[in-house]
Amino acid sequence: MARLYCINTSYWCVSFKSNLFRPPFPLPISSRRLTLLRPTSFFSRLSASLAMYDSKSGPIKEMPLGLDAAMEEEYASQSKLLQEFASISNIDKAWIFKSDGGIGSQAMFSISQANLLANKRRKCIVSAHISQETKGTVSFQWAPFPVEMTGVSTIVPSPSGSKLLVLRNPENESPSKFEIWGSSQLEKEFHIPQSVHGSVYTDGWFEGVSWNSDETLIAYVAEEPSPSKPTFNDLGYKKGGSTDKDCGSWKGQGDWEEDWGETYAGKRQPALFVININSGEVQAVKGIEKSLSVGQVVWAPSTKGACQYLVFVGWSSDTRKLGIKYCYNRPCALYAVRAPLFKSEASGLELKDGSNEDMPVVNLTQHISSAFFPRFSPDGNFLVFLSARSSVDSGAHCATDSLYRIDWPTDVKLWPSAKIVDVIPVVMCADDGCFPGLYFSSVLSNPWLSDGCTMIISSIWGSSQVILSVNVLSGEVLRISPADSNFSWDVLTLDGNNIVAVSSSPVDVPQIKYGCIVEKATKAAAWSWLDVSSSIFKCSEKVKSLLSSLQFSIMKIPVKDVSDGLTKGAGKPFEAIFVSSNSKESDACNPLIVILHGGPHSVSISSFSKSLAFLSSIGYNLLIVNYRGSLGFGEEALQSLPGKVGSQDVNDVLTAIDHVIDKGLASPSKITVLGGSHGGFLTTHLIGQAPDKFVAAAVRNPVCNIALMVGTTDIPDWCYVEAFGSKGKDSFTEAPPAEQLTLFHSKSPVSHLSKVKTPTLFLLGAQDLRVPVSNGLQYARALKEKGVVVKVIVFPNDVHGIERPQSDFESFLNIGVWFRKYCK
Ligand SMILES: CC(=O)N[C@@H](C)C(=O)N[C@@H](C)C(=O)O
Repeated sequence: MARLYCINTSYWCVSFKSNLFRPPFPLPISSRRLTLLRPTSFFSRLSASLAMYDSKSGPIKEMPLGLDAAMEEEYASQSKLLQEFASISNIDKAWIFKSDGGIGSQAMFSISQANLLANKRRKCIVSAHISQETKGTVSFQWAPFPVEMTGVSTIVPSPSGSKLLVLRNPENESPSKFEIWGSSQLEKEFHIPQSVHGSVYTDGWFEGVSWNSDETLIAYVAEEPSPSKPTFNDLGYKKGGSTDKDCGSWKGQGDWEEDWGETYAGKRQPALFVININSGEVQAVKGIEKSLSVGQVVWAPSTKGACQYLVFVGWSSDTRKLGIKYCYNRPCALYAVRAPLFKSEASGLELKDGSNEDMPVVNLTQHISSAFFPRFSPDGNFLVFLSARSSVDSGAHCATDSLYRIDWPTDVKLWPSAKIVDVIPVVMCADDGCFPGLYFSSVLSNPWLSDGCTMIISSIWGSSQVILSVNVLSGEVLRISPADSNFSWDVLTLDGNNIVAVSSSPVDVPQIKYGCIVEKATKAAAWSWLDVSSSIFKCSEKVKSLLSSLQFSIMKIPVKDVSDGLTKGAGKPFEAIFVSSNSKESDACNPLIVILHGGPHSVSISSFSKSLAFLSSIGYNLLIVNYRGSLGFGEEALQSLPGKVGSQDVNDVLTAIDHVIDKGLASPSKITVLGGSHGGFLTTHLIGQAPDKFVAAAVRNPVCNIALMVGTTDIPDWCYVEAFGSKGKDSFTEAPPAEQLTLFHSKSPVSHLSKVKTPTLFLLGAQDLRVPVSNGLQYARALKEKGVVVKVIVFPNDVHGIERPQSDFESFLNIGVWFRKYCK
């Protein structure tokens, strides 16, 4: 049984009688009462109030949602079901700690769940003891409850697992808080004021929080303090400014500075800092040029008695900072720099490696246009990193990755000339069923098996995510998640040589898996994957029963009109995921929703998505098309799209639709289409180019007019590359001439607007910097002007993703109701 006890006035901890359930750290919780993880009741109240309108007021004069009574019923009933899907938790991260007694290990999972009422995600930690009693079995003994972690931005265990950093970023002008937890208590707490640095980056890209090997220092990335702003008072300009807030003066704005665009509003300069966790002293890392934004810092292997070094990624921005979210085509390199010396270590430290205060920052990868995710091997003998050079060199915002190794010289002077070895090159065109190349967007902080040279990573392979083992010495890549599974797999953490992973499909909620090597007679080890029972992804009986009546498959769709100019990879079939009902009640097909991802160099994978599962559960089949240009199919197929957007991708989608119609899986009169961003570009192109094909459409922040987007987006270079192809990279200018604007217009959905008749729902985020709201609004207003039925919902505080819980909920509820209205 869990019991509460108080450690000090501000922290409560959960203690557990049984050591098996004891999390490796006491967990700071946010309030004095434990919050029960019960689904919010907001939407059941909404449904009740809608029903009251119906029964009591008779003919409703002013319908609250612009719906008739029947649609309002629909709205109420769909909202109840969507709420059940929305309450399913996600696992965001996991960590393993070796048990004190040495038997088995302890796991900590960071999970999150939408809190619709608060419009935030509720973050919790849940712990488990893992034991493998006999070979081929594993048992996870879960702590009885998750513990809420409100206000925590990230947690990072130390390498030995004996300390835990809990970091809380400020919500306003207050300091960042660093808490260092031991196994039974809070050991240290430091408040770092904004005059030292702004929030610590925990964004998954610039983010880097790294403990040194003796666990005394933590290197991290935080926003450099804002430049001072002019102060004015009654007498005019106040010389020397002031930090005091007094009512007789006010702050001006000062010079505007570029930020990193979409989701990075106000983030101008990620910089490197080190905190000494004994003294709480923080030092900025010196010597890094102002034009470099930095991230992903790790400690280089250290030698006793010598200085310590940091390796980090630097993105330079001499001119404009172009948006970086979803854009791997921003040039970047790995750099090494000497870590700051703190008083306690400086004495007795011999600078025998020749380093001194002025040691320059060394660029380790100057001959490659992109290098990121640096990871040292456990013995410190080599440094492995990923590169998106194909993306940087071609201008496509995302493309096939490559992996490299640097055999790490112990002598600092040899670093600038250290040789870079190719480990996994870009795959141009893969043979059927063979490795299509690397596509990954994150890597574990410790991805190594005990041989010290095999990394475990997740990567896209066709329409699935798979787990790969990569031997960085031999370059051997093995797909180790089951090859006969169409499910998607993601590695969460390693438990020694075993893997804790999660696997799901469009019709199966995620399931935790435990992977163990089963030695085989052959050289390549085979993996067995054990089911781990857990209630993390618990869903209602209703949801379970609806999901059990669904099935999915991954279809290969042959390319139509393979012309001579196409590369081999671009002529190969692309894929679509088809989700349908398996009940055989009638021969008639369910209505179809064609689902189109954005990017365009992104992919829809065969994993569980609450919103899509909701749409299939209300009676729609889904055709999720990975048109050519998607990730996971080799570089030639991907690079076939830039320059042909609005035609090749549109035709691929039409081919996929014909494919399911020809197979008798879709009825031509019951087809709808849904897409966001570039997927919204395709959706609006489709309703213009094939006006008789779709009975309803829904778009989220769609690109409708590239000629308008180019002057307003954070990624104008995207407009050039996708409209003109690779050559567009060199013609990019901030001041497009008229003939370029004409071409942008001709490639855009707006040029087919006069043919559109499909009722279309627009979901728009007013804070979107990627495809500003003006794009969707202009197109919606133009449709309305010519009498096409449109509905527009603008979310005032949402960015491109429209992911805030209430906005995501309202979006998919309206999509469900819109499609039900026009396509039963
Ligand atoms: C690179 C990029 O952001 N392109 C947009 C037009 C887009 O389609 N974005 C994708 C990633 C999305 O799904 O939002």
